[in-house]
Amino acid sequence: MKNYQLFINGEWRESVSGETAAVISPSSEVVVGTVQKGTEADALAALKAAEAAQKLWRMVPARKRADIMRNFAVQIRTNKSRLAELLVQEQGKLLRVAEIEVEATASFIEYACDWARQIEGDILPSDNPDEQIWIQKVPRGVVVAITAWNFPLALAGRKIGPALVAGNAIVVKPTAETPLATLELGDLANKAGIPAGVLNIVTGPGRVMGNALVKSPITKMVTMTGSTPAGQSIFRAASENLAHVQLELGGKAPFIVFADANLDAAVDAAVHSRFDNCGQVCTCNERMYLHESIYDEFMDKFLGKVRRLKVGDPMLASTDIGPKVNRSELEHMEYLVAKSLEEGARIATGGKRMTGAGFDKGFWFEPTVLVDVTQDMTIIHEEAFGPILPVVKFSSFDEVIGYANDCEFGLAAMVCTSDMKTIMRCNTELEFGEIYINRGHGEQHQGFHNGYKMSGSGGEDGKYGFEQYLEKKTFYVNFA
Ligand SMILES: NC(=O)C1=CN([C@@H]2O[C@H](COP(=O)(O)OP(=O)(O)OC[C@H]3O[C@@H](n4cnc5c(N)ncnc54)[C@H](OP(=O)(O)O)[C@@H]3O)[C@@H](O)[C@H]2O)C=CC1
Ligand SMILES: O=C(O)[C@@H](O)[C@@H]1OC[C@H](O)[C@H]1O
Repeated sequence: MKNYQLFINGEWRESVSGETAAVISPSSEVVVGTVQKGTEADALAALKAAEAAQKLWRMVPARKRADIMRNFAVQIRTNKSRLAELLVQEQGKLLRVAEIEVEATASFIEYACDWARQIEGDILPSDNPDEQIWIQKVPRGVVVAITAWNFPLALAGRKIGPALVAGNAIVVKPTAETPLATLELGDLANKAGIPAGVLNIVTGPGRVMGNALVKSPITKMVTMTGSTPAGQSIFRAASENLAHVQLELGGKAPFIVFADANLDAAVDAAVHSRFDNCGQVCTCNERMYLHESIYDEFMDKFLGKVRRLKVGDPMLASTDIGPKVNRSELEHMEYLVAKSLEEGARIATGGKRMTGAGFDKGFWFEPTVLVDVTQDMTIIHEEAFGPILPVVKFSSFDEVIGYANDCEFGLAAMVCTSDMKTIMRCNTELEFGEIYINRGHGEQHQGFHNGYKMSGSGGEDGKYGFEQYLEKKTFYVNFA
């Protein structure tokens, strides 16, 4: 077990508070590490280090910045087994998923490096003689990145990569639940040659340390992944200095299966899209809509697969689902099931926390499917972010599109059909930023992870995500 400090200006230091917080394993409730409870003063120290470092980092040619960041990706891959084990210890995810997360962290960074020589501006003719207009893309300055607990390392890499390749410096604040793997990036940054102060990693309560980072006039951009309420607080705090804000927030993805879908493929996609990472993915299948004509056949196949899912030790290759990340999340699962039953739903499988041998410690919940669900129920509108799936029958296209859009969130949606007209109508009529046709969830770096409505603002990944780490500067150059 390691006692971590704050990583500021290329060095490790204790918090001004001198206080620490324990990180516990969701599988065993054993303390797996301690971190500093950072304060507003620590936040300011990190921001000042970033501000000073960025003035030099922005002068490094973009190609050279990218070369250094590729070294960083190599360091991350070289330490894959340690980073993956830390992710299992702090978040409870399967070891194989943790290994994929480490790889994704490196590839997010490498994808950003590919943009180093494509930071393009414009040269425009002026209306005046002997004059040109130059529109340049320049780094914003200091970026604050605040991350969630479900993919803490990948979410950090997703932000560090573009921020630094674009010439910014960054202060990263992981969540209190899962800070350990992210903190390991400090030493790897030094080994990779990232200059002191360009990457800073601090820990502390979001409402104190996070808020101080967001509202500082030093901060020119805030990129945050997490819940909608926290995102709204950050949006308000960032408005004090009009920092650019990029928010990736909650979701309630509908999974729609039309009568003409390939049922076996749809069943597999539905199972993975709900139960991957114990249902803790922002794009998860949060509510499933089945056409009445295929309902019985689909549910027979689907429930058979769900009942065979193995919950247990995330380190074992035979395990399909690990624990929920903490006790309050586990209790939230119990609340959602109780509320659903109270409102008239019925449990088709699962429905309660797991007990008995191997489950006496930790936060374990059965993979759960709810039926006899109606569109007005709480479970259809409130994000579960866990292994609970409500199922609703539908009879027409217009009915199911109305159900799907009847939601405060607008991040992801999944649709299974073999009819091109249905696909194109979904493309037009579904109010979601990311729609998956005939496959389950899973973004790609070159796409654009973009939440509508209460799912976020700004979007990230791809060309449009990278561009948000740049500001524009317009020159009117008169050479008369
Ligand atoms: N759209 C997407 O891509 C994703 C969305 N999510 C959403 O995130 C939620 C689960 O993640 P979770 O970590 O619990 O989300 P939270 O919103 O609780 O926390 C996210 C981060 O924000 C920080 N924070 C909280 N309040 C503030 C504040 N007022 N000012 C500054 N920082 C603050 C937290 O700090 P701390 O907790 O340390 O106090 C944490 O680091 C789910 O709703 C899920 O849908 C999750 C992953 C991806
Ligand atoms: O934020 C999420 O839950 C997803 O965007 C997830 O995070 C990192 C992975 O690459 C994505 O699948």
